[in-house]
Amino acid sequence: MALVPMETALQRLLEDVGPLDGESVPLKDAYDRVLAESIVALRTQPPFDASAMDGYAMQGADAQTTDGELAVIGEVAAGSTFSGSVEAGQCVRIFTGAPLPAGTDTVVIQENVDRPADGVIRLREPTAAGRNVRRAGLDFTTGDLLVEKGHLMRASALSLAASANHARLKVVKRPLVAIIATGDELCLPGSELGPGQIISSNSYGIAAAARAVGADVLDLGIAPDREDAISALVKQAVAAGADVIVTSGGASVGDHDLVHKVLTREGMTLDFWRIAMRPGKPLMFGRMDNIRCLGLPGNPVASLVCSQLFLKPLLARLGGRTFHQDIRTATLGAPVSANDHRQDYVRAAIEERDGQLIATPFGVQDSSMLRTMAASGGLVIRAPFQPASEIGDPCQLMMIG
Ligand SMILES: Nc1nc2c(c(=O)[nH]1)N[C@H]1C(S)=C(S)[C@@H](COP(=O)(O)OP(=O)(O)OC[C@H]3O[C@@H](n4cnc5c(N)ncnc54)[C@H](O)[C@@H]3O)O[C@H]1N2
Ligand code: MOO
Repeated sequence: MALVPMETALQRLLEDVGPLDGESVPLKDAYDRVLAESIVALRTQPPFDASAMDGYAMQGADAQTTDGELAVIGEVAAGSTFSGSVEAGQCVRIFTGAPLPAGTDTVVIQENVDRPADGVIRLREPTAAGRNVRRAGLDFTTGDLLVEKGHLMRASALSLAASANHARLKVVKRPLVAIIATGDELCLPGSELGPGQIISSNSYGIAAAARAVGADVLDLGIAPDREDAISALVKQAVAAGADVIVTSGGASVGDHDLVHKVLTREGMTLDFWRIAMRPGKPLMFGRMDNIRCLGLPGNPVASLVCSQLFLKPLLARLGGRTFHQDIRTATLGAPVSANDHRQDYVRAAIEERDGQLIATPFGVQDSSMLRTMAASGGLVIRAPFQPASEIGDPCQLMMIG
């Protein structure tokens, strides 16, 4: 069967994927969430003309001259109001954030004032009328559109939402991804291994990739290579309300590669399987009603590369986030041979020399080797049938986190 080109696979994976429904969350839980509804101001800020400085509030005409003295007729701090009205020749002691008393429009900062006697001030230099005052609505007014739907909530937008008097926000539901590792040989880290056994590592990297784009993770552990065992975990994933089921292993053509069979029996319709890529050829994708099923290859590096290329964009899209691979032009630090029909993702050591990124592919690229994967800052992308390249040639480098 012909392998599916990378571009076709990515297009089919994402073609009908939109953000999940919204849910209302307390403001304190809205960090790193995507807005399902725009934030509109529920109040005006500041709600009154307010002093921007500690000093004296007075009429503009009195602030512009150093002639004469002004009578201090009261005091107002943030959180209180001054009940009277200020006439010419009078002023009110005022503190930052306090509402301007009626009759005043200017604040003279205290550094520019002498107090020759109790209850009296004299200005050291003139202050322009209207200075040191924040007008009502300077920041926003009730009904203003403050943050648009689709925005990823960070610190400043959270403070703004609070200031606009929102106690809760409607955000896109985080996609829930259920992860199932398959294989008789697999044991959890920390286990005493028996003959033929290895440690199951894939789920940790897959979960991290999912979390990096805002998904919630349900790690369902390891299913041995038995249809009923895999089936039981798939049923658990469905019952938990998973939006995406990710399996690792059992996606290839071996007698123990049962994932496709089980998922199909559980209701999955296969969309595509076997991609023209290396590593990651046995990748499988299908749908079970609204649940997307991604069958990742078991080889550890293949599962990570496919998480970067397929799982992250899928989850990001479901969560309403924008996601683009970080692809840069680099210079090859070692020659690479001509490519065959599969798009290659080649682990490489990355360094920066004189502002230039140098990518030096590791000599051995076996897709079981996690150590070189962990040491790679990025993957050199080699297009199908790309001819051999020499040291110093430009290359496409996909950065990986
Ligand atoms: N005759 C063929 N054999 C294979 C082909 C092929 O086209 N024809 N494809 C090869 C490629 S490419 C890959 S990738 C692997 C992937 O196959 P599976 O998805 O069926 O994976 P498994 O056979 O279950 O495992 C492969 C390898 O990875 C180890 N593994 C599996 N799960 C984990 C895990 N959670 N943590 C760590 N390591 C894991 C497993 O022990 C195997 O060593 O198939 C090739 N074969
Ligand atoms: O996809 Mo397989 O990882 O090419 O080894």
